[in-house]
Amino acid sequence: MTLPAAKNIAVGAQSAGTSIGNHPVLGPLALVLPAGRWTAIVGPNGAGKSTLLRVLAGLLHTQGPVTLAGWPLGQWPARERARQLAWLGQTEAGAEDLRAYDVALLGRLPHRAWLAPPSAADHAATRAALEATQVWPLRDRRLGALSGGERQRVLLARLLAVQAPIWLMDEPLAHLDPPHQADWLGVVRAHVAAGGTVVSVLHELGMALQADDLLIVKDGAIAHHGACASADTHRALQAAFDERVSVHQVGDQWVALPEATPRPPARAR
Ligand SMILES: Nc1ncnc2c1ncn2[C@@H]1O[C@H](COP(=O)(O)OP(=O)(O)OP(=O)(O)O)[C@@H](O)[C@H]1O
Repeated sequence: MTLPAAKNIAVGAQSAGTSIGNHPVLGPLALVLPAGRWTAIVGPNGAGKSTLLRVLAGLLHTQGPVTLAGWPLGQWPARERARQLAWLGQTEAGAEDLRAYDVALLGRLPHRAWLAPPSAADHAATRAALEATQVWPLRDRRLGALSGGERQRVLLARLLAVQAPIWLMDEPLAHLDPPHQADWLGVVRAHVAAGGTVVSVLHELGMALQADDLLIVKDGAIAHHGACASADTHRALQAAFDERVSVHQVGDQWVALPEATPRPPARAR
């Protein structure tokens, strides 16, 4: 069964709060993230960004409904939900002994019949994903024997191999050097241009400002949700970091620079 997707909504959450154990981490939420756009989640350390992403992925219980394409997550058959939503976590362990190829092939599980061997389509998608992240030559190496950046690109390949319309990624640029960051940007832009949705937690503010929208999280709450090009968003970003960053235009892009000392709040433009 495939649920008909709501055209404009990728994921959403309506929640009274989210706790980890007895520790309240997120306050009330009323969030809808549009389909066909790239939303970057940013904010200070410990603000609740990863927690929010885990809530949206259905990996963490929250006090209220979480939706995927307009439907409550629980109404999605598990396999179909796994085909819709691909996940890249922050620190994933447990597959150290697997070959890079087999790690990427895990992305095909939602497409495979129970106990069935991978099909030619599964192998083709896995190869394409490993090539897209330039780790095809490393396919026979164990994940645990790869460098941080190589490992991250194998995990990214696993996400690509799912061929899901919605990607949720927590710090996908961790360990990536600038050329590989630029490659990631290209992959994300191509996905969104093809109608896909990307939601990524990013610490690299310059990269985050290249997204369509910025979701700013501070102290367990959404401080701002707006277009990356908007002056309101830039002011909210500076405020979220206590004026310790400043946003500047360079050509047709926005960049955020760290400030050695706090700046006075920017005047309304
Ligand atoms: N397993 C846990 N048990 C208790 N508290 C937790 C747990 N995981 C996270 N927290 C707390 O929840 C809060 C939000 O954590 P989260 O990882 O969502 O923040 P973040 O914005 O992603 O941070 P960072 O930028 O440092 O990665 C933090 O105060 C953190 O200490």
